[in-house]
Amino acid sequence: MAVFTAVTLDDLTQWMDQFPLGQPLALKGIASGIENSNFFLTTERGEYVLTVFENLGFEQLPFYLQLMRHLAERGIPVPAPVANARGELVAALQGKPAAIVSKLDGSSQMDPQPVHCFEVGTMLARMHLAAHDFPLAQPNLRGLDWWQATAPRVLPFLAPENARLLQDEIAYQSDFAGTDSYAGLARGPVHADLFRNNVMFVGERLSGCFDFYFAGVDTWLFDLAVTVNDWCIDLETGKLDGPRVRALLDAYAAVRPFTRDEASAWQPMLRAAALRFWLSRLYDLHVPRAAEMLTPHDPTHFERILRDRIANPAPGLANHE
Ligand SMILES: Nc1ncnc2c1ncn2[C@@H]1O[C@H](COP(=O)(O)OP(=O)(O)O)[C@@H](O)[C@H]1O
Ligand SMILES: N[C@@H](CCOP(=O)(O)O)C(=O)O
Repeated sequence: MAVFTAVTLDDLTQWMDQFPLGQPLALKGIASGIENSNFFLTTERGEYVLTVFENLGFEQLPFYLQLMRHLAERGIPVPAPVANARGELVAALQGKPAAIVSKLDGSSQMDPQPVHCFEVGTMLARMHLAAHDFPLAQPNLRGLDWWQATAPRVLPFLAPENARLLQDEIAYQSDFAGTDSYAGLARGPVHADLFRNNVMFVGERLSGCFDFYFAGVDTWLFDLAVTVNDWCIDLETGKLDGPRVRALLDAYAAVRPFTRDEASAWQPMLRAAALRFWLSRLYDLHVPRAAEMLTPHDPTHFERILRDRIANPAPGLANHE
């Protein structure tokens, strides 16, 4: 049960006075999720999700919550944060930062077909365009600087062939990040973790996406590569599935056509997106932090994906301007 901070309906009675949502009527802990305490909250005004943040502090949260508000106001189906009477999106609950956001309909699609990938591609491109004028800036905190700083901390735990793979890939990505083609890539606020478990569907219609707590400013192509590396693969082998890749890329390009720089950066970017999650999973496994509540995911999944992206060219980006 992923509820680390116990909250009862009684605890909320006075606390909710600061929000324009009426009285709380029901509160139910959400079992899934691994980082925060999440609750379905029914109030006199409707259905919401209450999150008590276990790892993120008051100073970090405005970027994520303001971005969600910005996107929601532009019609992107993301949870809309509710402001309190002082206009704040984050309020202290039991000494921890907490937020109330609107509840999305639907459930995750863990066995996606091309039709679902098409929906995800459309939504991702719309989200990139809608976020372009978001005024706050925060870098992707799991970007190249983090990879370079973190690799030495996990290398001692790796078998020699994996240590070599990690070092070689960091060197390759450092060179890639210095190229003109990389410098020419469009960038802006990106989700950076748009995996299957962070998107909701009602039937074949995408009803929303959530979990913006890895969001930051990075290239749009990186976000696309992260998404393709999860939505369009065979989970056993990590290999890309052509029809799903085509569906997601075609849908994205129909909203925002790819540029020539993006077309030439696609293969290295798929490798970058695999490296990012291989490394974070290695780090969570081998260097657990104090008071850690995160259950480590299997790093070998992304090691397989990285090896595959190095060895086999992926379907390319078409429709570039
Ligand atoms: N706005 C929302 N609307 C509907 N369900 C949500 C919403 N936010 C979270 N959830 C549900 O809560 C679960 C846990 O959320 P998640 O953000 O993954 O938690 P964590 O940050 O702890 O990993 C999700 O799998 C989803 O079922
Ligand atoms: N998607 C990442 C981990 C982030 O977990 P989330 O449940 O918060 O999306 C991975 O698979 O390593």
